[in-house]
Amino acid sequence: MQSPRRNAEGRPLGTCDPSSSGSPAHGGGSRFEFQSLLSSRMPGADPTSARLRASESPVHRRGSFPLAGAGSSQALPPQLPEEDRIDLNPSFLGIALRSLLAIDLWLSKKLGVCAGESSSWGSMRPLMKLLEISGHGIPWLLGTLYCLSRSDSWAGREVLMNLLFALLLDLLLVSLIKGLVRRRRPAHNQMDMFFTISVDKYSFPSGHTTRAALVSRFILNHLVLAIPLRVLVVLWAFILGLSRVMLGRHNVTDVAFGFFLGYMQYSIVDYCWLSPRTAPVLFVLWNQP
Ligand SMILES: CC(C)=CCC/C(C)=C/CC/C(C)=C/CC/C(C)=C/COP(=O)(O)O
Repeated sequence: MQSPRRNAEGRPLGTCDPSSSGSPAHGGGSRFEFQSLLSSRMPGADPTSARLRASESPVHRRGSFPLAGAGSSQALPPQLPEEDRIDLNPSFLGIALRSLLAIDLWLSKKLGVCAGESSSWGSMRPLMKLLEISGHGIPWLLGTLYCLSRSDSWAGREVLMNLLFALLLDLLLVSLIKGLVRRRRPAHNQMDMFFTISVDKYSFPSGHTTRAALVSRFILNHLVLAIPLRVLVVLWAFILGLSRVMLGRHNVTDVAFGFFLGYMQYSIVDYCWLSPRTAPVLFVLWNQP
């Protein structure tokens, strides 16, 4: 039997590589001794694998403790130092996120009652699709451009110019996020939407919902409307968002984030408000014969 190797003070070095032991570049002396101790306690620990573990970065080393023990039924979980226990917290966050996602998928499937003609509320599908068109980008863009061409007051033109800017900003941000997140639409969705662009195969966030939140906030802030009409505007936005889940187009979280994003987009538009004073070129160009 080989006797364990010892350091200059005569302390056993365990199974670790002396070239890396105790060096601050490898995580510091005390941390390394802990690693050596753990390696020698593990069933089946051999000098080669211990050396490999020892050469890992501190970050990898921390993560490898629970994994290393998981494969063996005899391995007792070692008492981790406080700092390593804190490092395990992200897995709780992971579990919480996965649970939220599972609830999201389950709830979205439950609420997708108009996802097909044969669904429980399938007869409501045409009405939901009408709502879908009311929040589509094309009618809003064309409608705004038309009103802008017909507007004969500076004040009206200013508001419409900003609405156009808001709609384009919304299209840009939603396309960007959809392209980055790439979340698939729910499995029960029928892809029969009117005029879509390539990123619309993705579902996060709901573009109809961002537009509904943005446009309704815009209208409430810039049009003088009687109270019942104001309520109607808010209801339209809310029902449009709900209809996205009922049609099976989206999960609940796509719509929830859509409302948030649309609301925030209005704040951006308000902050960057275009006026003859802040963007004179735009207004002069528009008024060219
Ligand atoms: C009409 C004008 C002036 C310009 C056209 C610019 C252009 C290409 C706009 C695209 C509009 C468009 C296709 C928007 C997509 C609407 C849509 C289907 C969004 C998906 O919504 P979601 O709620 O399912 O995410």
